[in-house]
Amino acid sequence: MTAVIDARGLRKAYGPKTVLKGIDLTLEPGRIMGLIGPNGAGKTTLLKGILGLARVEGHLRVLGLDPQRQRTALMERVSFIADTAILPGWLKVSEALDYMAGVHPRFDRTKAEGFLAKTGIERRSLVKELSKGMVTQLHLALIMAIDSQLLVLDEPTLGLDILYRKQFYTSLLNDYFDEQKTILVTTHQVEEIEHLLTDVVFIGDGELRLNTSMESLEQDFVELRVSGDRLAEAQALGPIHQRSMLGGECLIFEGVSAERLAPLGEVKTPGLADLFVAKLERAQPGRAA
Ligand SMILES: Nc1ncnc2c1ncn2[C@@H]1O[C@H](COP(=O)(O)OP(=O)(O)OP(=O)(O)O)[C@@H](O)[C@H]1O
Repeated sequence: MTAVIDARGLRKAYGPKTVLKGIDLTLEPGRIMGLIGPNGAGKTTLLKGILGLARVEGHLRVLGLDPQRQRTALMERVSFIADTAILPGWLKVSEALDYMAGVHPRFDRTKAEGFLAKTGIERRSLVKELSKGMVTQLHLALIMAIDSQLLVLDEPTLGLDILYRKQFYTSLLNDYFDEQKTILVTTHQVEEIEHLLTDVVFIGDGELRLNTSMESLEQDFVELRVSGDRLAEAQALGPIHQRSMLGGECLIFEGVSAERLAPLGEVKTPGLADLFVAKLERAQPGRAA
């Protein structure tokens, strides 16, 4: 099976500054990958490379195509929402639907109408009469109604209220996603997407710090809540991160089994936000995150 994204040794420099430092990434069909990193880590640059919007060095194939040389063919099979959604202010919502139906062979107008029905957006409104969040909602409705093999979302819910953010991700999973589709999403609201991801990648300073499936993550990482009397014993097993919490310490381990840790306290799989801090900060025992 051809990988949707096959990237090896991707590099990108802006002048003297290297912002992608040799990225290896494979994304198989039917997966939902979260790309998570701090500000300026290189997420958007990587997505731009994948979409053929920025020239990157290294081996890169997306749906078997070279994004720079075969961009037109690629764009027929990929949809994309940037973190800065732009729609012209003079356009009516109904005209935006007409336009998409006219230009995009894979656009399903009924589906888009269905997404819009869940918002307060009226067909006769002009884009300039919509709030910022409503413009994003419109943009998402238009893009989610395209039957693409790869959907790339860069901070898709920026500026949206919490109710709609939840609704958007539910809709993405229930009304959009199926095994023929693949999604690559970046966001800083890690907690909002972790339940829908099949794969997760952490990027920091242009390098991948974690690249794993959610199943492997559950095997490889364990969070232990431990009280003071067992702390030294737990620390001896080499946690990658430690933070204080009410009534004890919270330690994250990599490559130490839950069975081995369970006698020392309460064990569970760490949440992505805590794991992110653990992998991107240097382990500093005793310091609260
Ligand atoms: N056109 C450009 N010219 C010069 N430097 C750039 C350009 N675009 C991005 N950079 C630099 O590349 C680095 C990575 O930026 P990028 O936008 O990929 O980060 P990001 O992970 O998407 O960040 P954020 O979460 O803040 O959106 C940053 O240091 C940024 O200043």
